[in-house]
Amino acid sequence: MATKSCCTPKKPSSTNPVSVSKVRVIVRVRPFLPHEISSRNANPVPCVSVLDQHFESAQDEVAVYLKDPQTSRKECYQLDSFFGEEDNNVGQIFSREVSPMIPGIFKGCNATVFAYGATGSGKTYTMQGTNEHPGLMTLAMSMILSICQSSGRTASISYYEVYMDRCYDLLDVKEKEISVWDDKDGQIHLRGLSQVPIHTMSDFHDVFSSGVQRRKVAHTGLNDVSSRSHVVLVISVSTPSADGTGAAVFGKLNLIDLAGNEDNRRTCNEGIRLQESGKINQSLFALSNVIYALNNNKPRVPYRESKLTRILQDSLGGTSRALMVACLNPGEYQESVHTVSLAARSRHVSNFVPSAHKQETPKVKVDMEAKLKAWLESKGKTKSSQKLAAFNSPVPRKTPCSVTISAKRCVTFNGSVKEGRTGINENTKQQHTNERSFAVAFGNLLDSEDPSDTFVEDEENGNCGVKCNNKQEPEHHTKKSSWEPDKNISAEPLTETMNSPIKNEIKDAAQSPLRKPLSPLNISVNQKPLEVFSQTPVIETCSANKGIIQKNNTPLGKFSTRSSALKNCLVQEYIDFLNNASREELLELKGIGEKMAEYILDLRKESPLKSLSDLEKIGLSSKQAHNLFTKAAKNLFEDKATDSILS
Ligand SMILES: Nc1ncnc2c1ncn2[C@@H]1O[C@H](COP(=O)(O)OP(=O)(O)OP(=O)(O)O)[C@@H](O)[C@H]1O
Repeated sequence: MATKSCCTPKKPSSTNPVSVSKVRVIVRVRPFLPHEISSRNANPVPCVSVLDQHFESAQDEVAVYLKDPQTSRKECYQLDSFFGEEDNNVGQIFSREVSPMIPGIFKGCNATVFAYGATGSGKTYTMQGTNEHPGLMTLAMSMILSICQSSGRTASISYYEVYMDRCYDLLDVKEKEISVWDDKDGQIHLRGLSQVPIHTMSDFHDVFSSGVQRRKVAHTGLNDVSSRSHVVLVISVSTPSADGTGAAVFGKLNLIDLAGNEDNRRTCNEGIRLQESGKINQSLFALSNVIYALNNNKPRVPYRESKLTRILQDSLGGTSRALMVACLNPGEYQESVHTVSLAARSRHVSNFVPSAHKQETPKVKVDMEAKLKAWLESKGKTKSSQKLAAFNSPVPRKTPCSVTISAKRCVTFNGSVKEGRTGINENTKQQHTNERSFAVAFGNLLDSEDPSDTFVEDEENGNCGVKCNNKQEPEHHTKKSSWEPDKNISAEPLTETMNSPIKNEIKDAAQSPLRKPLSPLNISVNQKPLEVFSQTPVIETCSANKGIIQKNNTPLGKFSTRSSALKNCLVQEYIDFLNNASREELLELKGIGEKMAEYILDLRKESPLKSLSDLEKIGLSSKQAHNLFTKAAKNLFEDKATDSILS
């Protein structure tokens, strides 16, 4: 079994510096299962339907309509396509949605298909399938192999899972988890991941089924064999280069069966299951934040918020094609609304790179890192150069069980679940949102023990820019397709004039207060919600805080907002100072010694510092960089206090 560092090879340079791609978002509804039919007196009513779908229409857009048979609540969302309860809907999804992505892989583009949905909604059935009904993984492998066989190209697979934010090889059990790192070109590497050549479908079945056996599954109250990890099949292809030098250009297709998002109130999870569920929900939340950021051209794409999104960094956004299959259980209204609303929000992903800043940042990062490493090495083995080298070494192994979530967090969460059950309303939700923003703003202010991720994550946006600029626009979509840029990026409810009764119902649904467009929740080291994918917001804080921060315009609300702005100003001033100060001036700052001053002077020669995270290029950890700033800021306040006492 071949074991090597698995990475996305360098993409051909783009002729068009502005590369745009989108995630197509489709809905797949599984049929009612026999026991569900019998429990509904043989007359189950699906909670989801579609209005006016025309596969032949160029517009290729559908209105997905959700109605709760019990309460008559309704919702409506626009998505790219809808596959109803027919038996062979996976085959249809493959031929209409996945097979058009495959030719691009032979041209060096990446593509990703992921199944998202609640536990038991049919994700594994869709991706992995059964012997009788092959899933998208098998169908894709088959098509890729037939192209390889007719063109002399080669294919190989890797298969791994991300469990509790750790990556494990499913084809070759190893002592160590797979470490993830990105090189100076912004390419993602999974060090030590097996890559097995596949020549025939029989090879594939042998290798794949052994991997499937290793997948971690466990019993929960909702689905007998519920997958507790995200599982990724990577099919890579190589092809001789056009210039005949023998170098190969690679493309890869990631097929991802995401773990099901869970509502722990329903699963009654506890112990390790609760921890697993927290990690699952957290990483799905991170994925939704990444998609949201891409969707809305946000300057910061938080790829580093979870292992999953970090791994997908080179396959989500840029010119990588992506398809999200939102899987629905037709008997679960609330779950379906939750899944479809996230899917609708994710619908149009466009990784547009309009500003000079975005295009410059990655280059600066790459050049600075390379130069710094060379410079450090030229001065002998310094502590800093060892730190840089350590970045490339595998992470020491920890078993999944060694990952813990603080008991305090679980207790708070459980307590709040109980309160949430008693009936949560919109005001309460608003209050929760306010409480969250308050906590983040206040917690970030000069918190030297718990540095905000903001400083680190600004840099990630640069990484995104590297990918965008390096990637090639796929060639095989010539007509105006849904992959092309669309200025009307929106997951808004339907608002057109509708006449029929069902259309009126849809209009009502669109106006329903429940149908508020989702907005991304802020996530930081201070606040990592375990239950972001649960159906009801559940963060309930102590009653003392409730009254104070109910509205943003309270004195405390204003203070927390302004203090956050003040911190940003101070950080900017500090960076400006580091960029402009003389050696002597640098030495006057607390925490900056001779060596540090020398590093900073050398670092900024190449390019000015843009954020505190740039200080990591000289070997500081994000915490050290933050502490450096905190010392300077505290010093400032101490000086002011002394001044006022003296005057
Ligand atoms: N088209 C279909 N025809 C028949 N059964 C189906 C179909 N789709 C899904 N199922 C069945 O529905 C059940 C749940 O599906 P599956 O295990 O794929 O859900 P899941 O979303 O992967 O759940 P989890 O996240 O817990 O792993 C399984 O018994 C599966 O066989």
